Amino acid sequence: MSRPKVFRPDPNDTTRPKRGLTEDDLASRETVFRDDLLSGQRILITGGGSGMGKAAAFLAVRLGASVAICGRDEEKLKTTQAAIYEATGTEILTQSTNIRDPEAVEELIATVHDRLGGLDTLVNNAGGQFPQDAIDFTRKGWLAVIDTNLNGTWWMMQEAAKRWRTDGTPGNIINIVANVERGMPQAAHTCAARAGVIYLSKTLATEWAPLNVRVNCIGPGVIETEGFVMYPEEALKRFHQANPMKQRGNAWDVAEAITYLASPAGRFINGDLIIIDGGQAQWGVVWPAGMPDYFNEGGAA
Ligand SMILES: CCCCCCC/C=C/C(=O)SCCNC(=O)CCNC(=O)[C@H](O)C(C)(C)COP(=O)(O)OP(=O)(O)OC[C@H]1O[C@@H](n2cnc3c(N)ncnc32)[C@H](O)[C@@H]1OP(=O)(O)O
Ligand SMILES: NC(=O)C1=CN([C@@H]2O[C@H](COP(=O)(O)OP(=O)(O)OC[C@H]3O[C@@H](n4cnc5c(N)ncnc54)[C@H](OP(=O)(O)O)[C@@H]3O)[C@@H](O)[C@H]2O)C=CC1
Repeated sequence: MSRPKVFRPDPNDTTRPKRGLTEDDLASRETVFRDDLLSGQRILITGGGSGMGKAAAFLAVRLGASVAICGRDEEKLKTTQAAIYEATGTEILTQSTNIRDPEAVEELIATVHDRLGGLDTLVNNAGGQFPQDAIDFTRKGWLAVIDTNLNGTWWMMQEAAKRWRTDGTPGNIINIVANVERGMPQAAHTCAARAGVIYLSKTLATEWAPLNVRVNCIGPGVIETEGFVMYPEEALKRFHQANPMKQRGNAWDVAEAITYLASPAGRFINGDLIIIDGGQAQWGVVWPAGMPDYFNEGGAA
């Protein structure tokens, strides 16, 4: 089987289906949680303009939280802000921020404290990667993925925690990572970065417990979102076969887990990793850029 060395999605390709939950879904989908569960909470969600971050923002607002979102693309943030306002009558805070830039992160945390009066929960969801055999990674590509997923997440965690320490207030960090326990061929850069975040989180769960700051991770498996555009259609046809349920998850599955950890139900959960993958960890691999013949020969999944 010949596999292209690089898959670069064409942003102007209108032939590909639009994936992920619609704004109508996010506004009306049933939730197991009570209406005022997050009332009074101030929640910052990075990458909240799309996918799981957007779903988490919708749900948090529906449950009474004050929400701020960031991402690089201002237009995406404004569209989400308008959709949430239309659905709920609540205005969320948006600030265009590249999490790779520690000074921009400092400004973001300051704005959230000024405008929302503080911060209770930080959801580090911004991130991503491209599918490629590791041997072909360019230096710039490797650095882009590490800088976004590991360094960017760290700048956010450290800045939030510094404010919590100064103010003497409790904090809660939820890091969205990936399901990396067995590695993930063609996503070695993200596996390295996400493993870093998982063990950073486990360490800080102890180091920051005296500050009354909890730190946990959520590891999604294959969750159908707008982000699927990063992968070739051929790969997307196989993704769901990597778990024994043979399904894709959706952004609501992750949004509800985030809500659980943000709510009082998560009070005693610290330093943990919650995997939401339909059992993929015990089952298969996704090969997002295409499986090499070597592995196909034995009829592997
Ligand atoms: C878990 C992984 C695989 C299993 C799939 C399971 C299901 C899906 C999981 C998901 O995570 S879906 C969510 C996906 N969403 C995203 O990934 C969105 C965010 N991603 C990005 O913005 C980029 O991918 C990025 C590289 C993380 C961000 O970097 P930056 O904005 O700096 O990107 P660029 O300037 O475009 O690129 C920098 C550099 O990186 C290399 N590169 C970028 N894209 C590709 C590609 N498609 N293939 C190969 N290499 C790529 C390249 O060296 C770029 O430099 P230039 O060549 O452009 O100079
Ligand atoms: N969908 C899946 O199956 C899986 C997803 N994940 C991870 O879950 C998270 C959410 O993904 P998902 O919702 O699917 O995909 P999306 O692509 O929709 O979400 C990624 C978000 O991150 C933001 N982002 C990316 N880079 C930066 C940056 N440097 N600074 C600030 N914001 C940034 C993007 O906004 P903008 O472009 O405006 O910057 C975007 O809103 C990501 O970390 C993803 O890698 C992990 C495992 C599986």
